[in-house]
Amino acid sequence: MSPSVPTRPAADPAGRPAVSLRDAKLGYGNRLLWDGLNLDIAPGEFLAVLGANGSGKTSFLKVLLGMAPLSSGSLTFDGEPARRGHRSIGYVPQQKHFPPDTPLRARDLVGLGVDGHKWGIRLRGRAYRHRVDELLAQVGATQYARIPVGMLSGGEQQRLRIAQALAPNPKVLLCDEPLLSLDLNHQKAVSALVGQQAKGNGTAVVFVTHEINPILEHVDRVLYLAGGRFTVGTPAEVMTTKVLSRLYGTHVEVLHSKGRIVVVGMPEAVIDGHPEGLPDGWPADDLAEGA
Ligand SMILES: Nc1ncnc2c1ncn2[C@@H]1O[C@H](COP(=O)(O)OP(=O)(O)OP(=O)(O)O)[C@@H](O)[C@H]1O
Repeated sequence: MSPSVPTRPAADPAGRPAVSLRDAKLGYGNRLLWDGLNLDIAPGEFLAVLGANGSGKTSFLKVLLGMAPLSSGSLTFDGEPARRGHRSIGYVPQQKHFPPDTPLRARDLVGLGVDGHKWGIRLRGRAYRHRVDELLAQVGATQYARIPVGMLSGGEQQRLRIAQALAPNPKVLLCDEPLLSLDLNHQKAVSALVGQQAKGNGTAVVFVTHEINPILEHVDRVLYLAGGRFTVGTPAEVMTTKVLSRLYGTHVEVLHSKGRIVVVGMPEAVIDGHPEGLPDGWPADDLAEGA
């Protein structure tokens, strides 16, 4: 629950963690995002990563993806040192639209998750087609399976990315705000699907989100980032006025109403995220002034 106390997995405490961070620190220049993070994520555990804009949620995923090195400390997957391009890691990136002329149909995109790691000519038999159909059905995309992806709405494209990430049945699934641009029904469906992937298939899920409510029933633990600090625990432990006020260093109110959680009164300095001053190496003058 605090930076100095090692946190333990909520599920399968006897087994080897899917992801393990030890004394991990991440900072950019004079900007500290987190330090002293000891975190084991168990197979089948669903971890939500919450925090204001700029608190370091995406950076946390980038570290897990091997795209950003830790400033110090260590990271292992299934006991092995982290490396980029791990096939056992699935990733749903923050949403970007496909260009309208992208030469892929919806089912081709999902199919890349099934056999995209293979080189050369692919022999796509019945098993391949069956798996693609199954994934399309799971995210409610069967109806638009043959439409080019660039002609689909943001939410429709997002559902395909989720199907693609689930295709190899990853040991670890990293999701960067996957519910953005989904309507309420699809938020629920996709959350349930990811929850089922965790509980049914033993996938460790790391789910970055601004909004805990759509996933609340599936979440085992929360990693809450704020102003260079963090706290970890179950939603009931973390999402309280006392804990978040201590984390933010000022009074914030956590309201619970009809099964929903609302955090009110986060300080602007944390929402904005940036400390006074420029990062190392940047000139103090406005670059545009001399132009
Ligand atoms: N490569 C980098 N070099 C320097 N600073 C960076 C780099 N990447 C991220 N940052 C800084 O780290 C902070 C955290 O960024 P990050 O994208 O992780 O935040 P976030 O919590 O995901 O925010 P949001 O909710 O807005 O998506 C940002 O303020 C950003 O300026």
